[in-house]
Amino acid sequence: MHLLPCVKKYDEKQSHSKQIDREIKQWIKSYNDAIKLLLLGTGESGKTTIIKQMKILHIQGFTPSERLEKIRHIRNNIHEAIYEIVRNMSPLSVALQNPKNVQSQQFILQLGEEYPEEYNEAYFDHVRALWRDRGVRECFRRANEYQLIDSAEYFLDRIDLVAKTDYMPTDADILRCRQKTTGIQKIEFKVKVPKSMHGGVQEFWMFDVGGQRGERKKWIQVFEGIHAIWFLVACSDFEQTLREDNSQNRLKESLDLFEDVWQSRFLLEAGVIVFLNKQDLLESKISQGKSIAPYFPQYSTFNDSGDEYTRTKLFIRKLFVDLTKNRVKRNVRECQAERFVVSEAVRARECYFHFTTATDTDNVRTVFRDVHQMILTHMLTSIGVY
Ligand SMILES: Nc1nc2c(ncn2[C@@H]2O[C@H](COP(=O)(O)OP(=O)(O)OP(=O)(O)O)[C@@H](O)[C@H]2O)c(=O)[nH]1
Ligand SMILES: [Mg+2]
Repeated sequence: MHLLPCVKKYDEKQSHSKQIDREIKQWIKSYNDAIKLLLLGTGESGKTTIIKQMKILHIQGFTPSERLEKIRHIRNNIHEAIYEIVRNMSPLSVALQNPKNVQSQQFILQLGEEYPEEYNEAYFDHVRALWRDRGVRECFRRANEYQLIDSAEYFLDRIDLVAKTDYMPTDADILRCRQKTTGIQKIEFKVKVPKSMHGGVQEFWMFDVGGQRGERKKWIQVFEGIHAIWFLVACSDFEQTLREDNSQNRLKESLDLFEDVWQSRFLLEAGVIVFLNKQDLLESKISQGKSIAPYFPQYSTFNDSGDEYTRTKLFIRKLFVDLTKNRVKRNVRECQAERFVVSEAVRARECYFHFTTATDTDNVRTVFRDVHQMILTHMLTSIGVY
């Protein structure tokens, strides 16, 4: 009489332990699966720069042939920069300081926005002369009134190096080189898991997309199975307009886009980490006396201590934090069940923020370590190890 219940209990125990074994296998499997990260953000926010940093930090950097390939792009960046500055002198009523440079100005204007077939010494002499001209510098200082790549100053200051026939781009040069992304790119890499976090190796897949408006319709193709979104914000863009729509402020576009991403029902399962990027450029603009107040009047009532740069970066962070607290905008066509899922999931979500300079490898290394640790803790907590 006593035996039967015991046997039953034993069976129950056995099947329960088999079930646990199965669950553990499943946990280990999902733990070993690649973590899929998706980089999102507006155009020029720094997504591809983060991909390049992952290559430097986790995939043995750039090969000599990849470096050689970048020479042409870097020289094209120089041409795009000097052409845009010189072309905008007349609309902004800025004159050359040295009339002798008119010849160089005409030379660049005649070439137009098409990249020259050959970058020879005569070409670089014209660019050098122009970049020394105080009128050209004045027009460069007003670059927020037209479209200029962020690395203009970096490459124009290094023109002597870039002009050399044996020029070989450094990592820093490659990180500064600007090439717009079209379509979707993916990189894969493995990272050692610290012993304190149970050791082993974690595989990552990182997806990069184009951030300009015309590119965003492609994003949905990679939403499936994404563990975390890294949303890049170009904080220094507060006084610039979009390349694709010069009536829209770049930081406002980033806020609108972030709200769409945060509220997207396709991304509710993904963790969201916001990279408040281009801190170096933000600090430099603020130190030149520029202010975010004319573009975001709420700044004047933002009460936080610290210097002007610190207040500005904290204010920008608050703009994004506030969006994570908004109620979900519901689509009236969504069915009741979906609405329930949306609001339940949103309540449980957290958004993490980091101040970054994507061109600074040490900064990205530290941020990546923090983010990796956070993801691992999250995964280990979810499987009940912590
Ligand atoms: N100084 C500085 N430059 C940066 C930083 N992040 C990115 N850049 C530069 O900004 C430019 C644009 O960066 P990308 O990484 O190409 O931007 P993206 O988000 O991939 O742009 P799309 O491909 O158009 O979506 C590049 O020239 C980068 O070198 C930063 O933190 N500081
Ligand atoms: Mg890109």
